[in-house]
Amino acid sequence: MESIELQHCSSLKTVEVPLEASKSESNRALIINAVSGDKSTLHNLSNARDTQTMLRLLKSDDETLDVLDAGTTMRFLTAYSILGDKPRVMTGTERMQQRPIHILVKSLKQIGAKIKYLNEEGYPPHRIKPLEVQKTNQVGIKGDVSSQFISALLMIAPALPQGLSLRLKGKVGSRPYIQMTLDMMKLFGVQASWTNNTIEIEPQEYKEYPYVVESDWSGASYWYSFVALAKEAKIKLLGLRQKSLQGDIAIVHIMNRLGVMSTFEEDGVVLEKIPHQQEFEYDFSDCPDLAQTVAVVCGVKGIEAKFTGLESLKIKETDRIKALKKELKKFKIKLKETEEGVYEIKSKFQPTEEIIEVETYEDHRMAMAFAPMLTHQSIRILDPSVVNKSYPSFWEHVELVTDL
Ligand SMILES: O=C(O)C1=C[C@@H](OP(=O)(O)O)[C@@H](O)[C@H](O)C1
Ligand SMILES: C=C(OP(=O)(O)O)C(=O)O
Repeated sequence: MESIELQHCSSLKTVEVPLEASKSESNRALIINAVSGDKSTLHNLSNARDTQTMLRLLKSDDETLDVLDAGTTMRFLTAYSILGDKPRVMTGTERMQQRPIHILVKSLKQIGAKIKYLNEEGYPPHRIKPLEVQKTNQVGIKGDVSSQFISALLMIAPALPQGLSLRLKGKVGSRPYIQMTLDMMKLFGVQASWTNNTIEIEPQEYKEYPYVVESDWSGASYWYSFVALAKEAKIKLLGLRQKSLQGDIAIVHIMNRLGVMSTFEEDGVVLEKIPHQQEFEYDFSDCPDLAQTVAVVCGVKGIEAKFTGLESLKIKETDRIKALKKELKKFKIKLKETEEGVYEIKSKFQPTEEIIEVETYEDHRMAMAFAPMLTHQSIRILDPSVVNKSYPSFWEHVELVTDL
C-alpha cells in the first residue's frame, strides 16, 4: 500500500494556507441549484471528491448513480431523485453499502415515493422511482442517526406539491448542519419555520443567488491541531469568516482552550499559540467531524479529556471509535468508554526515535487528524490519498508548513 513518511518537525514555518472550499456547503448549493432548474452561478465550489462526484452525477443520464464514499452525495441525491423523471439506482463503495439510509427512505416512502432495496434492507443500493402523487406533507423523522437525512428532505421540500412539515423525533445530532441547510435555502429565497421540533416549508420556488462557498472549517481544524502541537507556529488560514454557516467553526472555541488563539482578518484567520488547559470536557454532538482531531491533540499534550456525543462516529467512513482506539494506542494514548457514551483519554505518550505507522481505514479524517503528530514524532501514514474525499491539496499544504 502506498504511504507518506512525515519527518519529525517541531517548529513550523509561518505561512498562509489557502484551504479547500467546504464540501458541505458545495453539495447543498449544487442540490438547491438543481432543484431550482440551475438558475444560479455557484462560485468557489470545492475540489473535494465528494463535490466533484455530486457535480458529475447531477449531469449524468445513467440509471445507476455511484456516489463512491460520499455520504451527503448519497443522501441528498436519494431525496432529489424522487423529483426526477426516470428511475434511479443509488449505490456506492462497500462501506457506503453499510451506512444506513432506511430513515430517509422511510420518510420518502411516507411522502409517496416508491423505493426498493436491491441488496440488504435499509442499506444502499436502492432503486427510486419518481414521485407520482404526494400522499402527505406530515413526516416524522428520527434525528439521532444522521442529520443528512433531514437536510436531504428539507432541500427538496419547496418543490413538493404540498411542501413538508417535518417533525424531528428524539435527540438531534449534527444540528448545525440542519441550520446550515435552512440558512442556505433562505439565501436562495426559500422561507422555512423551525419551531420546537417541527420544520415547516410551504411549496415555493428557489430564486437565483450567486453563492460563494466559504473555505472549509472542518479542513481548518487540522491546522489548529498543527499550531496547538508545534513548538513554534503561526499560520494564516485563508477564506474563513467569523460569521460562518458551518458548525465546525466550533474549533475556534475548542482550540482556544487547547492552546490556539484565533484573530480574524478580512481574508482569513491567524492562528497563534497560547497556554492551554490541563483538563478538557466536550460534547461533540454538534460537530462530530472534529472529534478525531481533538482526540489527537489531547493525547499528545497529555490533557485529561472527557468526550461525549460520539454516537454517530461508528457509522461514518469507518467505525471512527474503533479506528481511533487502535491508532492512538500505538502512541500509548488510551481512548476508553468509561460509562455509556462517555469516552476518556489518558495518555502516556512520549516521542520516540522510531517511525510509527498510522493506518487510515479509508477515512480521510484519520489521515489528517494524525498528520500533526509529526510535530513530535516521525510517522508514516498509509493510503495518504484518502484525503481526496474532502481535502485533495492537504499534503501540498503540509509541505508548505514543514520541510517535507
Ligand atoms: O450535512 C453534512 O454536510 C454533514 C453532516 C454530518 O453528518 P451526520 O449528520 O451524519 O452526522 C457530517 O459528519 C458530515 O461530514 C457532513
Ligand atoms: C462523515 C463525513 O462525510 P459523509 O458522511 O458525507 O461521507 C466526513 O466528511 O467526515
